Amino acid sequence: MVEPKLYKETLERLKVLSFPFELPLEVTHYIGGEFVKGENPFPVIYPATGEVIGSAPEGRAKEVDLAVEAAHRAFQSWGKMPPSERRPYLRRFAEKIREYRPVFEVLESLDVGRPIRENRLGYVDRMANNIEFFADFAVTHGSEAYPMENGYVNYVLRFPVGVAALITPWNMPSMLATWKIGPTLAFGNTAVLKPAEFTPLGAWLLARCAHEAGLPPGVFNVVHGFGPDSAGELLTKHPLVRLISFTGETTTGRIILKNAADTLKRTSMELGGKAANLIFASADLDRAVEVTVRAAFFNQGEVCLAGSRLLVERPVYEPFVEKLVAAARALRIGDPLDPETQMGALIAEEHLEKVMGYVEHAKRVATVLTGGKRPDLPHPLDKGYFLEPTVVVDVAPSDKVCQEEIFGPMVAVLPFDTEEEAIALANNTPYGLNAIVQTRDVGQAVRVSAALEVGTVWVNDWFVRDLRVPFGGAKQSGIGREGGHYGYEFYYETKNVCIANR
Ligand SMILES: NC(=O)c1ccc[n+]([C@@H]2O[C@H](COP(=O)([O-])OP(=O)(O)OC[C@H]3O[C@@H](n4cnc5c(N)ncnc54)[C@H](O)[C@@H]3O)[C@@H](O)[C@H]2O)c1
Ligand SMILES: O=C/C=C/C=C(\O)C(=O)O
Repeated sequence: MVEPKLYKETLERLKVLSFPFELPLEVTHYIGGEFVKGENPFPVIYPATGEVIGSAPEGRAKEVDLAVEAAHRAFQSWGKMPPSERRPYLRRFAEKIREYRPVFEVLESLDVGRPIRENRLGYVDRMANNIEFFADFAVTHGSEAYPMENGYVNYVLRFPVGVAALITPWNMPSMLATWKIGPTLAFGNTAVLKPAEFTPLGAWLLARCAHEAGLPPGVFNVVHGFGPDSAGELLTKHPLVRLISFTGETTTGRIILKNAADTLKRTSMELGGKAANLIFASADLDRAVEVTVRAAFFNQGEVCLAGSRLLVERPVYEPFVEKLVAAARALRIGDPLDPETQMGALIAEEHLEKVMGYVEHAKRVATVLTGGKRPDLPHPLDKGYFLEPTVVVDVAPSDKVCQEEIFGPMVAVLPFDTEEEAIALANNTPYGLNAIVQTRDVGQAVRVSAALEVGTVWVNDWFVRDLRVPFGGAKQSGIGREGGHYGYEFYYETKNVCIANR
């Protein structure tokens, strides 16, 4: 058992913040408007110390059935409300999220091991916006009409689909949950959220927010648990679940698609990534390093959009690598709840081991310029799942370090000589979620962006989000796009009405 000093301090901090739950943290399901204690508890572990800080119940068939049935009942009225009647509920939901901002900031760090500093960089606002934006969008946006030359008129109607299963990963749990909750509820569907087993705390507080906002019982439900043979899989097979919005690993996406086939559910798949970050010689080098460090090490590199393959034009390769290594070494790694900390712990011991496997491999086949080991931190952080920011060079583009999603603070740097070579290297993975292009040559930015096989390109920045734009992945990074009206095809059923003029 580790010394529970940090845990105690955290609990004290939560008390100061009027944490709305009984301590210790006994997470509950939220089903049909009630907090349900549940059964089969599993531990909630704080990644920065390895401490067990609470428990969450594993939902199985009973809880999944209850939640889906509650959502199905609620859909009968929620789905028929005009968007303007749903909007005030959702606005209150968003307001509650803002009201609990300091608690979310702490819970996200406890769940993920991410520095609280990152939770304060617009994270909670993004959570609230994810709901508010779609609540407004559903009210303010109309649909299309297609008048025919013979005088007939077609017009398009949209209506909700039914019960949605929202299955989310652990890396940005509350932001990604709300990214699904917003359009699901605003467009008239009802939801059962199954958060990742590593991160039940944020979802628990989201349920509290929905409850205090007065959402009708059953409109939003949370069932905790695991994936295979557990709440996740049961949801994907449940006949009353009509749509599945999934964010997670590509391999899990494939399984979910298979499991959803028998009941012919519609699915939205936001999957893994292996983003290239192309640094051209014309880039502002200091800014390029700043963007690169963020894209590589934000959230410990546990971001689907992480710029994990750095492609650097040969004339600036050496100065860029030198600056990058210095910047990586300067990152403050440690206690996620210390506002000065810039890098926290990885999510779990088994994930740290997986990332260390790539490090060990890189030590054999390439050169590890910095990082590649666990930092020396004082007790109880010495029991946490930390890894120093790691930069690898002299590695083949076909190597698994350059091909597979590592999902940790580890990047590979490759030189290139021509724009064509850079594009070919960037497109040379099975993934296609996003890319970064750093250049001051506008024509180059336009050419290269057009040639990249990805869903999003950021030019001279990273992870800047506008909720109106399409978001999703090409190739093995996903199926479909969400955001603004791009989510219509998934979250709405569509009907054409064709009217004769006689
Ligand atoms: N494209 C995006 O927008 C995006 C965003 C964030 C994360 N991700 C990806 O998520 C992954 C990391 O998250 P993770 O490790 O939690 O992913 P994961 O696929 O292991 O798990 C995601 C969720 O799916 C559930 N699950 C697992 N097996 C299931 C099954 N058979 N049936 C139903 N549910 C199942 C898990 O319990 C969890 O809630 C990375 O690959 C990352 O790139 C993608
Ligand atoms: O780790 C992945 C982050 C995904 C981000 C979004 O889904 C988003 O910004 O909408």
